[in-house]
Amino acid sequence: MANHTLHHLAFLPHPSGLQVPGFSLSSSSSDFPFVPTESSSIMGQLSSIITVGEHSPTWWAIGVLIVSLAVKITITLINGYRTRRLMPPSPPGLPLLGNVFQLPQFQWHRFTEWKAQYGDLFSLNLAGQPVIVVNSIDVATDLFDKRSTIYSDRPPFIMASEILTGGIFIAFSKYGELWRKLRRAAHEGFNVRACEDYQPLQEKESARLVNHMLEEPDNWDDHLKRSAASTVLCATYGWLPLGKEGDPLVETINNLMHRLVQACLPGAFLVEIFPSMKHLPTWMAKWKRDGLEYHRKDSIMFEGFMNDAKDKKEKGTLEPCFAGTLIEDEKKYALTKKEAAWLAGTVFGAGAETTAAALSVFMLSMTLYPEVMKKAQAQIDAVVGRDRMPTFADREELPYITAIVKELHRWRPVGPLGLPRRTMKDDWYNGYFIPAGTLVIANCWAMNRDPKLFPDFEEFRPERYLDASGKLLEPIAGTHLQGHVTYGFGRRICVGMNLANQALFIDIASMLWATSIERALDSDGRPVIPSRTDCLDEGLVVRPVPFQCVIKPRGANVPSLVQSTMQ
Ligand code: HEM
Repeated sequence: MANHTLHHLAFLPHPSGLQVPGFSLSSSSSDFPFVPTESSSIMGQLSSIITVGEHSPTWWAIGVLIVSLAVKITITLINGYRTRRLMPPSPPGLPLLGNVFQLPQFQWHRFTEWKAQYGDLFSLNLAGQPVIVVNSIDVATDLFDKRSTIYSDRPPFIMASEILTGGIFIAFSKYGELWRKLRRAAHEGFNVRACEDYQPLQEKESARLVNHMLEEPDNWDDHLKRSAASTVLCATYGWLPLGKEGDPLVETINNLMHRLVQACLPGAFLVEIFPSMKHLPTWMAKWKRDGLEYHRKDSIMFEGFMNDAKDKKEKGTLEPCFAGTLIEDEKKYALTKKEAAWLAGTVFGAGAETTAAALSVFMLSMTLYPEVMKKAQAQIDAVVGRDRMPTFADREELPYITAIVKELHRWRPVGPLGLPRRTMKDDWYNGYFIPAGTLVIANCWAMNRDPKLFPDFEEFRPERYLDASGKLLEPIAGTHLQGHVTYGFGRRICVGMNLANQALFIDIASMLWATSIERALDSDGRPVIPSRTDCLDEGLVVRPVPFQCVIKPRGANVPSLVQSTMQ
């Protein structure tokens, strides 16, 4: 299986085809034939557009396309130069190419350095493409929340958003009528109240996760991935929990996500530079033919899942789940069968890897901060006791666990730059001009480390969310009750955050009730301390590099209690 997954914020297409913020070109390739192959190179695509059957490419046509490309780039550059002078301050860059070569692999670090120099809002020029980077919660609130009609769109990804997903992938959808319908349905399926229905499933799933951890402690990361996928699948389709070996369908859906990431990589498809190419007939454009074929197959898969849910509903055997809500309220949401099927399928894709990565941040924090683990275990033992596993009914009494969930999102956000937005019209902010079509990056990493809000921000310290008596503090303004900004902002804030918060709460409470997570020892018996900072950018998520730790049961009766909770 490809190990390249969809990064929530790795989608900044750029007409130049150069690397831009949020893109990682270091990820390994997958079975998706488009990106690394010859036919996906600009020249490869040029020749495939005009190659019909066995005939060779017509070179004069290539010439015309190259000239058009040059004209387009020149116009973009001239316009960009005029507007850039009015835009927020910008680090100096190269003539024409701007800041393109100043962006290292983990751009959030560079952006945070630039924040110190240029302030809460700065701009970049990526070879003519205007970009602004938002670095404070106040500016994010002003733009994403208060001016949501301008700042709620996503950048256009023709291949990923229009062809591969037929325009129905909610996370990429244009800010318009279809997105509103999808969002409303998703909100009703995953709001705080709706998520309560999924709690019994999540409790059982957490016991299953702990059981796997106890049986095969060295494979803890695989267990986290399986468990997160299982939680989201149960909530989406009411499926039975996945077994230890997982399910090939999870891989199929993850592969779709990989295709989307790869389709967003700069230079992957010429159609992103020449949008009118999307109207080419399929017999002239192999890339389009292939993309539509993927879309057809994925649609069959997702519609099959929905039909299965419908059958179960008719027989009265469907567990409470998002697919059930979509079927029940079909008329209310006014979604076509295909739209409903894609909504359910892609919600799974957006939720599984993100939740798993957040759980691995938890494992890292416990390995680095044993005193936090001991404090959490003391609270769990006092509230839950040692004769049963924690449940959601204990949540109010376990504020330290809720604080750990908030702190792990703040400390190591799995999407340090969120998902990019795009301005829908010209705007002025604090005297600066922000033209329509500007890419907007939310530097969540810097916001979660604002020293005014989070002194000692480098430390993992759940106490920052608690008062002196250990109760949860009022949430920080502008964080949508979260205390951090890792779920994003405004109208496009993560629609699955309640489900993710529930999964993280119950999984963490259960793991800490059942196990101790300790440092591994090297051959000389010295503790191996994992890196605090090394991370992997996997496309969809940024996660800690793999590390070793030791997982031990907290008492002889733990395995049997866990197994009885699983039933
Ligand atoms: C650790 C867990 C998660 C994190 C950190 C996370 C983070 C995010 C972020 C940053 C965004 C973009 C928000 C913005 O543009 O302001 C987003 C969007 C989204 N998330 Fe999540 N997410 C998580 C889990 C989930 C889960 C469990 C689901 C599904 C059940 C989900 C479904 C979605 C969807 C559908 C969108 C697109 C929303 C839209 O564009 O309207 N996410 N998420």
